[in-house]
Amino acid sequence: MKTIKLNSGYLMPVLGTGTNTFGKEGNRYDGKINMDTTELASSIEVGYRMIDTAISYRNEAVVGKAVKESGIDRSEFFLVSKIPGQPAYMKDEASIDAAVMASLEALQTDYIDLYLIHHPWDNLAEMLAAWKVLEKHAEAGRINSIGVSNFNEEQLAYLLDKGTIPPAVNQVESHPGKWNDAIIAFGMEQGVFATSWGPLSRFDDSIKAKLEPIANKYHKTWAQVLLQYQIDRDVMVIPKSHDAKRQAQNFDVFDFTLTEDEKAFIKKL
Ligand SMILES: NC(=O)C1=CN([C@@H]2O[C@H](COP(=O)(O)OP(=O)(O)OC[C@H]3O[C@@H](n4cnc5c(N)ncnc54)[C@H](OP(=O)(O)O)[C@@H]3O)[C@@H](O)[C@H]2O)C=CC1
Ligand SMILES: O=C(O)C(=O)[C@@H](O)[C@H](O)C(=O)CO
Repeated sequence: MKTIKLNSGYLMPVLGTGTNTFGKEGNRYDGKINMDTTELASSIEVGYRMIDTAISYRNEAVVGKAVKESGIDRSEFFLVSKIPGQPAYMKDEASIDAAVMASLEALQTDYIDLYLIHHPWDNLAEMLAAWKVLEKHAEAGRINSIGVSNFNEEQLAYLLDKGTIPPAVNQVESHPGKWNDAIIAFGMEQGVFATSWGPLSRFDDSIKAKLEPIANKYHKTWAQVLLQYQIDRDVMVIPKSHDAKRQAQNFDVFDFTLTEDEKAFIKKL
């Protein structure tokens, strides 16, 4: 698996699995948690080791259970979770401490590989205060790398300027309907790598047909072409599928490379 060296010094796999609907009734984001680890077990079986969860997905415990049930050593996994950028979680140091400890417990681990602030909020000074609490947990070894999600340039620049530990990752929406290239490039210039969320959805279906000629050339699918495109430009990806075959397909993206013309075509989609 290709890895990216984060500014924290840790290596992060470029490809992981999303989980926002896993372990829930009806495979729904708002479904009741059922602790079903089927989708995670098949992902781990395929080879995924980076797993993206969040407090707001309510399924950190499902991830922790699946990792434990796999019998694979914890050190082989790269677990990503997120604290909501909301006052209930971020109102003071004690709330943030409690959230970190609850994530550790749910994930059945004594460290989290990457912990993100899920969404920015308007008051940058308050956000910095929250960031400093995450820095404390990183310094204490409970979190290897700390990062952000859905941050714009101003918000990212503020933390880079005022924080002691720079954000290691900015997880942002990125797919042919919305590449978010400017914030991705800005982060990379500052040593902050991006993860693409929603890499296979949230864009117009007509784009898939436009990718077919490239996909056919490599005996791949439109989804595999999009994942390879992001990985090639060092953008990490966390596709999510409930289907074991599609999980395997999304993992099988390292045996072809796109030409410069093909990459230019995809960029313009
Ligand atoms: N930081 C943030 O604010 C956000 C983070 N995220 C994270 O990013 C992850 C990925 O985003 P997500 O919204 O789940 O969407 P994805 O872009 O991963 O797409 C998921 C959808 O695509 C389908 N799909 C998956 N693989 C294939 C394939 N090979 N061919 C055809 N269809 C496929 C899935 O259906 P099926 O299951 O039937 O295969 C599902 O409907 C989330 O799970 C979550 O972890 C998501 C949103 C916001
Ligand atoms: O915010 C996230 O991380 C999510 O996964 C959600 O945005 C989810 O994708 C959603 O659409 C909830 O309605």
